[in-house]
Amino acid sequence: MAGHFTLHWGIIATGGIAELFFKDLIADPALRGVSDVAHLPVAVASRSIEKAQAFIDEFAPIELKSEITAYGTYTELLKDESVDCVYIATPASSHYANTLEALRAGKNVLCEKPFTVNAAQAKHLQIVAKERNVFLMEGVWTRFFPLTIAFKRMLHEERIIGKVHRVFSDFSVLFDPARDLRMYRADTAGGALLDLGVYMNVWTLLSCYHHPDNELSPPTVLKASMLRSPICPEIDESTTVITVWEKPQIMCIGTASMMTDSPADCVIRIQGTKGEIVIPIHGSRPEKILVKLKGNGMDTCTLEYPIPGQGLFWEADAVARDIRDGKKEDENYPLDESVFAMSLMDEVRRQNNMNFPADIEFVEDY
Ligand SMILES: NC(=O)C1=CN([C@@H]2O[C@H](COP(=O)(O)OP(=O)(O)OC[C@H]3O[C@@H](n4cnc5c(N)ncnc54)[C@H](OP(=O)(O)O)[C@@H]3O)[C@@H](O)[C@H]2O)C=CC1
Ligand SMILES: O=C1OC[C@@H](O)[C@H](O)[C@H]1O
Repeated sequence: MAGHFTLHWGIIATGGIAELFFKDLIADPALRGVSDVAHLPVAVASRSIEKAQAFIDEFAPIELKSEITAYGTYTELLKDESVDCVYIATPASSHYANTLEALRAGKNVLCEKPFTVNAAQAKHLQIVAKERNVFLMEGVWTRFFPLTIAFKRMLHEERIIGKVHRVFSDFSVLFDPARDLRMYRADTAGGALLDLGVYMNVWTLLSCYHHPDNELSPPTVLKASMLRSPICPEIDESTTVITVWEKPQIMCIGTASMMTDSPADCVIRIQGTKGEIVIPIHGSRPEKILVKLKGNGMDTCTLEYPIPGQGLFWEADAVARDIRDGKKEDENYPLDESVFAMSLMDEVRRQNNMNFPADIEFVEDY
């Protein structure tokens, strides 16, 4: 491929999302119409070398197997000079410590969502990335889907549904307490808000925070309620957040739950004076958007964008372009917004008196 830039990745942790990300990294970029950037996994680290090697053996294509180094600690991978960018796929409780160590080792970092456990940790990471002059981004993959980018343009530039009045944003996935352990534990920073609320917030922030009349202001009102898990009362099984955005005059209801799946026909609904935009399924992985305009009945236009893989490659492509161009953060999802998103979740937890163990909430003095 002429003229493309290849980003060399080191993968930290070998769980569910690491597998999906790895598979998307090795997918042919041409299948998604990309020719300017490409990806090469060069190292995988786990807390056990056998696990790291088994991951490579299972998922790397034959021609790459011997080219990817397995490490039995995360720290060792950070010393590997062939790694340009580290992808951190540990549970949320470890994101702050893992990212801090990677930044201090001079690595560019893409860290899975939620960025950290609280806004103070996120702010600290932002400062350290700046000091070390390296790239840093929270991996909210949804932001990089072609349909998400089209959504933002239709809503705010084309104003396709006129003046926005109300936003309903649901992201719920049924989890099994016996199987989905990280979700039902406080020491992995489990619970609906931090894990699923990130996606609820994507659509709230794109619709309200990014509304041109809002000028990136915080909501005027935020009121939140949580339902705790009877089997692990330290974490929330369902959380609902009402926000009012006075400048653009929008009322928003966001909800996230691990007690049920989102309804099959509508997870996001944005209502305006001329009609509404509906995302019918997969609020984290949008592949279909309905635009229903008032007029001769509710005319519906459906936008569909088939995803040739999981869809994590679009955020990886953005990271590769940023690093190629010497950028230290991404314009589509800058660090200030990650810190802001974490501050909203802090406020939701504050109103509901929800704290994680002190060693997880810990922030170094800065
Ligand atoms: N973007 C997306 O669509 C998704 C994002 N996520 C996010 O990715 C992160 C990881 O989620 P997921 O892959 O589902 O989680 P898993 O439990 O499947 O994997 C987490 C991995 O982290 C490592 N790890 C390090 N410390 C711990 C610990 N104390 N307990 C358990 N595992 C630990 C383990 O790898 P090892 O043993 O190799 O060290 C483990 O396999 C979360 O932040 C989650 O929110 C999750 C799912 C989808
Ligand atoms: O990011 C995520 O999206 C899908 C969910 O099933 C998963 O738990 C979550 O971490």
